[in-house]
Amino acid sequence: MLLATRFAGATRHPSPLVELWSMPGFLDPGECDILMRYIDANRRPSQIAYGAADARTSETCAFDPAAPVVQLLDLRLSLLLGIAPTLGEPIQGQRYGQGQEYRLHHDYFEPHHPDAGTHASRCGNRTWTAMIYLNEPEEGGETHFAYLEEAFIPRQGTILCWNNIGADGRANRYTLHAGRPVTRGSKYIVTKWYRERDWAGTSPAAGAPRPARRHSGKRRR
Ligand SMILES: O=C(O)CCC(=O)C(=O)O
Ligand SMILES: [Fe+2]
Repeated sequence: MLLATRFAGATRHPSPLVELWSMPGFLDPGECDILMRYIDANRRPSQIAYGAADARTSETCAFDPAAPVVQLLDLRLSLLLGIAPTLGEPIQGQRYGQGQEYRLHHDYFEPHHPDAGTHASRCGNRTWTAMIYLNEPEEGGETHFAYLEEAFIPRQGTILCWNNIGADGRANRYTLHAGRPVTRGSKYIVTKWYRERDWAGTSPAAGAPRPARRHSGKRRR
């Protein structure tokens, strides 16, 4: 049943290089406002898993996984993507102020990077990314996929989902993308990354360390 409704209402990008789906109106403006207020109350400078420290200059907010609005969002994302919530890293919010950006990067951990073991050994690599635009900057802030020659303009409530793993089961380098600099205004997004195995730990990109847990079918918070 989940599979029958997977990506219902979403549009697949025509490029065969990356499995990428988009859907306007995934969140309504009221829901976006609640999440933006939450981000504003909790944001701090972003960290990234590895790479140049200035690759991402936005601010990050780790959402409380126990908050009802966050749990509901988690379930809605799982239903859209057809992925069990247990595979997801905690939802994050980001705010880019004027001039801030996230330079070209992959969301997966590079297989040959010396840190790949640390980030991927327990929960596996990142598989899907789900990203929702909560507002519309006055200028800039597009999500640019270099190999797809596609730059998505932030539209409030629109979700983008892409598979970081290719049809061959390996990290797909064609997912290379950037959050272009916001040149006027600010940009708020929500990001969710899924793993190959149940999420059970910490991610530097996710901020707050989380205790390991055994798979029990129940979320321990
Ligand atoms: O801000 C964007 O448009 C892209 C964000 C992104 O790539 C990420 O959070 O991994
Ligand atoms: Fe990314």
